Amino acid sequence: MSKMNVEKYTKNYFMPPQIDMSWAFKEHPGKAPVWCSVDLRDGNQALVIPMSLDEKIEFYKMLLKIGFKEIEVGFPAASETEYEFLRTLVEKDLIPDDVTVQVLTQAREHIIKRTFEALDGVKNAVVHVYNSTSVAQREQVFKKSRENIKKIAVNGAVMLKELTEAAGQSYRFEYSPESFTGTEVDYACEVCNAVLDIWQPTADKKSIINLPSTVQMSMPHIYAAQIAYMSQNLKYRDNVVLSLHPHNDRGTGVADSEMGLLAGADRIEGTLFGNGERTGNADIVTIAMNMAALGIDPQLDFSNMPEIINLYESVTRMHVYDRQPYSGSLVFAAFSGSHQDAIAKGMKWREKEKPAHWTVPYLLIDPKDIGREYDGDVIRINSQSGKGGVAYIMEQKYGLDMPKKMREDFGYCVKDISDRKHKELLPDEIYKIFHDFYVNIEAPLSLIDFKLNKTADGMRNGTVHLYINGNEKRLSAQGNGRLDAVSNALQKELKINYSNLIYSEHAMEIGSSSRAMAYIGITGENGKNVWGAGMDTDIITASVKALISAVNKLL
Ligand SMILES: CC(=O)SCCNC(=O)CCNC(=O)[C@H](O)C(C)(C)COP(=O)(O)OP(=O)(O)OC[C@H]1O[C@@H](n2cnc3c(N)ncnc32)[C@H](O)[C@@H]1OP(=O)(O)O
Ligand SMILES: CC(C)C(=O)C(=O)O
Ligand SMILES: [Mg+2]
Repeated sequence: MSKMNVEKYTKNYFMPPQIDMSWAFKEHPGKAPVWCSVDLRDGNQALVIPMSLDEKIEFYKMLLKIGFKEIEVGFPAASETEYEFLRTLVEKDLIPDDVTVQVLTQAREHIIKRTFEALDGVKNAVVHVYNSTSVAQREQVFKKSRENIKKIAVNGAVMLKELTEAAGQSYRFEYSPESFTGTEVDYACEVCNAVLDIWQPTADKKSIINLPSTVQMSMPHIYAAQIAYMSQNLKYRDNVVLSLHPHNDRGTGVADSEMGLLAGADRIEGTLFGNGERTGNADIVTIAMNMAALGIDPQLDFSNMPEIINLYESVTRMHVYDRQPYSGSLVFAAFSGSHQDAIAKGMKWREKEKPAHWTVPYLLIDPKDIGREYDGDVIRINSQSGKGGVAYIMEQKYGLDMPKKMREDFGYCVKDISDRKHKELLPDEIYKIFHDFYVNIEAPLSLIDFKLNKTADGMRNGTVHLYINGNEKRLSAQGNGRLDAVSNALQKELKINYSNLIYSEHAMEIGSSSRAMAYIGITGENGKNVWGAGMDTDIITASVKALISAVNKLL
C-alpha cells in the first residue's frame, strides 16, 4: 500500500449511454483534420505575462506561415489588448481571404455585445460561445439545474444569431459545452442539440460543436467513446463540424486528439508545443508530425522548427521542453553507443540503398525535414557513447575515415575522457583529442626527412633522417615496399619488434589545402595494439609520419 490518500479520489467522468468502440479498429484518421490554433486565446490566457499587442501580431503571422486557416485570435471582451488586437488585424488588413478568425465569448449579453463590436469589418469569423455544463460547475459555481444551464447555452446561441443578422454578416458559430468531460454525455448532447436547433446549420453554413476535455478525467479511449456517442447522436450531423479541444491534465492531450479523430471528429483545437491552461492544450505540432511520420500530409508546415521555437519562446516566455516530441532539443539525440552505431549504419545503408521511405533505426523521422541538423543534433558524445558514434562524427564532420580497429581504440579513449571530465564532448573537442592522441606524434622520434629508392630487384631502400630523444640520426634498411623499408630501419636501429602492420589512407579537405591522412596500427611484443596517424600534403610523407606516431606510442 502506498501512503497516497487515493481514497480521496474517484472517477468524475461519465460513460456514454451506448458504447461504440468500433473506431478502435482504424489505424489512423487518413487525412488531416481542420486545425484551429488557440494559441492566441487559450495559450495566451495561461501565460504568466500574456502577450503584448506586437507579440500577438508576430505570433499570428507565424501561425499564418505555418498554414493555419482557422485561428482563435482572442477573447475580445477580456481586455483592451485583446480587443485592440482584433481591431488591428482588421484595420491593418492582416486577415487573408482564406483565413477565418475565431473569437471566444461567455454566454453573457454584455460580453457578447463587446465581442461583436470587436468583429466590426471582419469578413470570415467564427463566434465561439461557451458555458460550463459539468456536474461540478452546475452544483458549485452556477448553482443551477440542468434545464437552466441549457437555457444559458440557448440564450447565448440566440444572441449570436441575432447580432450576426443585425450586423448583416454571415459569421459561423461554435458552441462548447465547457467541462464536457465532467458532464453526463447524453445531457451534453441534449444541450448541443438545443443550440443547433437555434442555429439550424446548413451545408453552406455549418456550425461547430466543440467538445473540450477542459480537464482531462479519463483514459483517452473513454474520451473517444464519448466523442463517438456525440458524433452519432448530434442533430444536423452532416452540417456540424465536430471539434475537439483536449487539455493535458493526464498527459494524454495528443492521444485524446488522435483517438477522438478516429471516433468521428473533424477538427482539432490546440496549441504549438501544447502551451495552455495548467498542463496545457493538445500539442498541434506533435499531432501534425505524428501524421507526417505516417506519410499523411498534415497540411501544416513545420519544416523550419528551430525558427518557430525561437519566436514561440521569445513571445510567450515559455521554454520548449528538451524531450517535447519532435521539437525538443534532445529528441533526435543519441548518446548511447548501440543507438549511435545503429543510426550511423542506418544512414550509410540509406545512402547506398536509397530506399523510398525513411527507416533509419531510432529516428522516427529525418531531423532534416524539420530543419534540424545531423551534426550536433543526432549523434552526441558522452561516457555512454561507443566507437560507432565517435567514428560517425569524425567522418561526417572532419572527413576522417579511420580503420575499423582504430575506431574501437579511439572510441574507448574518448569515452574515458568524457567519463573522467563528467561532461559531453563536442565535435571540436573530439577532433582535438584525436589530433593530440594520434596525429604526427613527435617524441621520442621526430622525423626530419626520408629518402626511398627502388633497387634493381624491385625492393626499396629506405633512409630515415630523424631525432631520437633530441639526437640526430640516419637509419637505413631495405624492405619490399616503401613503408616496409622505413619500418625495418626503425625496428633495426631501435631494437624493437612489432607486427601486424595495419595501414590505410585517404585524401581529405581541411580549409583550402588538400591533404592526406594515413593511419597505422602495430602490435608490440607484449601484444599491445597501438595506433598512429600522419597528416601531410604528400601521401607518402603522411604514411611515414603515421608509422613514426605509432612507434612513438609503442615506445
Ligand atoms: C475553459 C476556458 O478556458 S473558458 C475561457 C476562460 N478565459 C477567460 O476567462 C479569460 C477572459 N476572461 C475575462 O477577462 C473575464 O472573465 C471576463 C471579462 C470575460 C468576465 O469578467 P467578470 O464578469 O468580471 O468576471 P467572471 O468571469 O469571474 O464572471 C463570473 C460570472 O460569469 C458567469 N459565467 C462564467 N462563465 C460564463 C459563461 N461561459 N457563460 C455565462 N456566464 C458565465 C459566472 O457564473 C459568474 O456569474 P455571477 O456573476 O452570477 O457569479
Ligand atoms: C472555452 C473552452 C473551449 C475551453 O477552452 C476549454 O473548455 O478548455
Ligand atoms: Mg481550453
